[in-house]
Amino acid sequence: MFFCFDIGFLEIKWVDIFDILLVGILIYNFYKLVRGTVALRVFIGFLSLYFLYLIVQATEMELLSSILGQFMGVGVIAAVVLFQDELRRFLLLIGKAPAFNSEFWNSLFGKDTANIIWNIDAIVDSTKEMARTSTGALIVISRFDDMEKYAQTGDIIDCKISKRIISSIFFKNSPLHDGAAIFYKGRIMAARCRLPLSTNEQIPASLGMRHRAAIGMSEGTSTLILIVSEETGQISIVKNGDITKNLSPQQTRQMLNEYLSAEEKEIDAVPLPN
Ligand SMILES: Nc1ncnc2c1ncn2[C@@H]1O[C@H](COP(=O)(O)OP(=O)(O)OP(=O)(O)O)[C@@H](O)[C@H]1O
Repeated sequence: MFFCFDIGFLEIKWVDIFDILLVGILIYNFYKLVRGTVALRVFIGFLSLYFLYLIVQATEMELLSSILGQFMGVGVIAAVVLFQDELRRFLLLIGKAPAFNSEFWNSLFGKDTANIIWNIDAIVDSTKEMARTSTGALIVISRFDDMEKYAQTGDIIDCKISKRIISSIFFKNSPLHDGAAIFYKGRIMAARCRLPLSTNEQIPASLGMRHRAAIGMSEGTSTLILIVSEETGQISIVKNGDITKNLSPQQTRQMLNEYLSAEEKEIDAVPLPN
């Protein structure tokens, strides 16, 4: 029933095509995580050995097959130990997909989202001002991820997003300026929050703790993190572990617009009081 076509002696079924496609996606995503790291060489080594094992088995070379078979037996445990960081990031990547998130389904069906207004103007204007004055800032913007756990590490605020409040939070002498502010459901949820630091060894040494915390947060969640560097006044945005540096206010606005839904963009187009 599931028969598709055959190439010579090979019968290809639909399920085989699907199988190959899924394995391809898995290998590609894992490759993306380990690319540029030492783990990539280990990964290629593992793959080569596995393909050799398959060839040896198919050609019925008994001795080599049993030696490689022993290695493959412990290979899975060895891989878990060797790739523990990468596997953790890979599982987080799967787990943070919007499809597994109730907030995503709520927004898809319009539940609880009718009153959500993202004041993008205020975010962009205050970011521009903080960049001009080299005021350090770290803002987590979450559409789908529940932020309760992170908000609890700081001080709960729960107020409308406004330029004045953002500037007050990150003002150098403010008791709230340290750590990250969390924006959730169109509101400022908390400030002075502690974010998880990334363990990625590829992060350049020139990026300090603020940037490392932003990257760490984006690895475990589907949030967008906005950074203003105290040292250089540069604006950066971090998403899915990738950092885009040296953004202009226009580019910042565009990336915020892309992240927030079309539906919310329309709402944002209505002028809002700061
Ligand atoms: N785990 C964390 N969670 C949230 N904020 C953090 C965390 N670690 C550091 N920070 C923030 O980063 C600030 C220190 O930034 P640091 O100078 O080390 O980083 P940086 O990436 O070089 O940034 P900048 O370019 O602004 O100097 C701290 O004062 C604190 O506000």
